[in-house]
Amino acid sequence: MFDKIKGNLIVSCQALPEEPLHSSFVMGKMASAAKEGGAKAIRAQGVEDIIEIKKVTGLPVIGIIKRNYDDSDIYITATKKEVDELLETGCEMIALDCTDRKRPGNESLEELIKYIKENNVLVMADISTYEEAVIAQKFGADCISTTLVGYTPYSVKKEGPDFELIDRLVNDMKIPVIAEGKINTPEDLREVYNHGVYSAVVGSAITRPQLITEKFVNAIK
Ligand SMILES: CC(=O)N[C@H](C=O)[C@@H](O)[C@H](O)[C@H](O)COP(=O)(O)O
Repeated sequence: MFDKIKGNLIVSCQALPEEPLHSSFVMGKMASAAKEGGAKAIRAQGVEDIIEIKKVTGLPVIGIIKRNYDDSDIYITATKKEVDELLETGCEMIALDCTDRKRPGNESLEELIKYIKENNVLVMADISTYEEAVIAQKFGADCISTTLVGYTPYSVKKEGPDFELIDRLVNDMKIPVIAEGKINTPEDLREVYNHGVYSAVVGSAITRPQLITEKFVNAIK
């Protein structure tokens, strides 16, 4: 999988129940379109979407399950329950929130990463700070993704990618650094690659037409 994604584009195809495109059929079509455009892997949410996307595209999938818990702010593959569901899908890699926040039921991040690896699936660590990346690497994650930068109360909020953080991660991490989050244009994508990332994930700018439309509408307000 790492050979396939190196220097290439990963497209995130996600639509939660409250989003207009929520449907495994539609996400399968979206992923097929991404494949036709040259994407080499897909990031997808939920068992049904992952299975459909794998079936129709044959591309490697980074699987996540978003689920909210009352006792934690973590929602991306928060507990062993979500990991077990993802292991059934045959996805090549599981991404999980590796931020420094209390997990639901006080589960241990280290144990979760260990458990995924024991099941021979790769681990993508979704982080929001440099320190979280260091810990995820120590716990055995296979790669770092900047997914949650700007989404934890204590991380830097920016309109686009955080290039300073990317530079530090690329410089110091022994495992691949993947840029994800707020890559809004092809220029942003080129720029994260200029900063040395191993691969990059683009979501909303390609697969959330309601947000793309809004940008156009805002331009004429
Ligand atoms: C913060 C969070 O929940 N991010 C999610 C993670 O899977 C997705 O909603 C994003 O679309 C994905 O990370 C790609 O980012 P962007 O859509 O900005 O290209």
